[in-house]
Amino acid sequence: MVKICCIGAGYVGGPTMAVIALKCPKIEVAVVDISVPRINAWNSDQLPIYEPGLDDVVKQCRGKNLFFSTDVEKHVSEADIVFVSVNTPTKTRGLGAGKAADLTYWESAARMIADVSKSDKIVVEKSTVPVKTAEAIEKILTHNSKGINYQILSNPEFLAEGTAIQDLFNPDRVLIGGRETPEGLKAVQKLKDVYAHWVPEDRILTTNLWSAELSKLAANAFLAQRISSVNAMSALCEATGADVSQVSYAVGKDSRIGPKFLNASVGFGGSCFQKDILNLVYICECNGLPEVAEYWKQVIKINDYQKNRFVNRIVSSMFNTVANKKIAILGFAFKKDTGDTRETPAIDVCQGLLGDKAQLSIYDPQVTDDQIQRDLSMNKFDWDHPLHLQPMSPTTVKKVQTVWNAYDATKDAHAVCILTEWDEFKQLDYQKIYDNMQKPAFVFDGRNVVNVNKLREIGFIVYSIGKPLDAWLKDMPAVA
Ligand SMILES: NC(=O)C1=CN([C@@H]2O[C@H](COP(=O)(O)OP(=O)(O)OC[C@H]3O[C@@H](n4cnc5c(N)ncnc54)[C@H](O)[C@@H]3O)[C@@H](O)[C@H]2O)C=CC1
Ligand SMILES: O=C(O)[C@H]1O[C@H](OP(=O)(O)OP(=O)(O)OC[C@H]2O[C@@H](n3ccc(=O)[nH]c3=O)[C@H](O)[C@@H]2O)[C@H](O)[C@@H](O)[C@@H]1O
Repeated sequence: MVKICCIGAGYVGGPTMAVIALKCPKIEVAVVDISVPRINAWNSDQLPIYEPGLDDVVKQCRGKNLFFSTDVEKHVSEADIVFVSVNTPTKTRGLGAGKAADLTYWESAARMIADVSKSDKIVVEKSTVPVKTAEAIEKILTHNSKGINYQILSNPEFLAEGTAIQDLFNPDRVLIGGRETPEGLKAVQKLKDVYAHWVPEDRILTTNLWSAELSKLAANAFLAQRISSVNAMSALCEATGADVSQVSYAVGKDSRIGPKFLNASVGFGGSCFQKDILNLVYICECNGLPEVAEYWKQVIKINDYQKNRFVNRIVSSMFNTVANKKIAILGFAFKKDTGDTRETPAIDVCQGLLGDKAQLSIYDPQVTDDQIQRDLSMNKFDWDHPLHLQPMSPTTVKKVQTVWNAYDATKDAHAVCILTEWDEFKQLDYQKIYDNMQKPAFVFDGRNVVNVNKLREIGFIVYSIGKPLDAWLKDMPAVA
């Protein structure tokens, strides 16, 4: 029986391994982590991450051929294939701080593999890593090898949160990069055989190691670039009276461009787009390509511009001050159908409003008060470390209250800000919300979820990203 072990039981390691276990009943899969609470949660009825369909998959295999454990060394030493899916945060100190990937966790996983292995192993990079990482990992493993053979493969993950199970069941492609040697090709085939249990062969792409590593960074950069492109257009739409939804529909109808990933928003969030682009920028700079680095940096700059622009719209519309005004924040997760808040634009928007002394009442159907408090008091990039290594802030943010429904959040508020596109925000009784708010009552829709005309009929002053401006907002500066 082939044995797989995955180091890192996070958003990637957990769901990917659960799906491998489900689709390959003859393979034994162990997911290991240094975080005890995380493993305990994977072994309980309350999984550590919210992902539609995940509970069902885990329930079908857990205890049969899927195991979650903190006994990292035992499972690694017994495995034929070891996936590494640990954090690869942005460095906050030293060389490359603010850009380069911090490979501390990856390196310690590689050293541990070298320490405990007693048989040959295929080591698979599942984490997103800088191009050429496999070379460094190979060096660590071979210099400590005790005669054991290692083959390093790059098998980046393309799942998106909220649709992870769907994406894993039916991926656009699976990418496997390996050394172009007989041993390398054999290892690639072995991993291909795992995926071939359910992925059609023409969707399993094989490349050299560096192409696979770079393709992951490139894919995220292209995706984020589309969002920054449409967000840049949204600013121009507001200035000209064009409607960004109409523009992106018309643009996306060109089959060379395609309709997906063209929704204007308050900005993209999530654990990877910013981190991976910064990493790409750093790699370009290190390879003497400053113009290429500058090009990709612009994707992040527009994203920051979009978040600032949104805050400035709110403050300038509300007589240039939000001090002590209650503002309802609907949605805190970085997108719908997930409880994940990593790099959510809501953090920047809330911090911007708190900077102007607003009083925030936040509602998100999947995010806890504790998480919101941590997010609003944590330093940039500190979130991307194993839970027990994250710096804890003892203080809570005083001007922030978390509530459990949209009506409580909006009661007596001066403004409503929609920051996540949860479906339930489309169905709210906006008349009831209006009746219970201070007047003039404002809605700032950062996700284009509300029916602008209907809300204006009720009496709201409405700002919706990239849509023709309310008369109220026309002469107000969007960016200070
Ligand atoms: N979140 C996502 O949707 C995607 C993430 N990725 C990449 O996958 C990697 C992992 O991301 P996530 O799963 O989101 O992170 P995560 O933070 O949810 O999970 C990482 C896990 O690794 C564990 N860990 C760290 N060092 C360890 C060690 N030495 N031994 C054992 N466990 C260790 C941590 O405790 C944590 O539970 C990152 O490189 C990320 O860029 C790639 C595609 C999608
Ligand atoms: O490497 C990763 O971590 C993953 O990053 C993204 O997945 P994810 O961040 O989970 O979610 P997305 O659906 O890509 O959304 C990212 C952000 O962009 C925003 N977005 C997305 C699409 C769009 O049209 N407009 C827009 O603002 C979302 O609201 C969200 O804040 C990629 O889509 C995955 O392919 C990749 O594997």
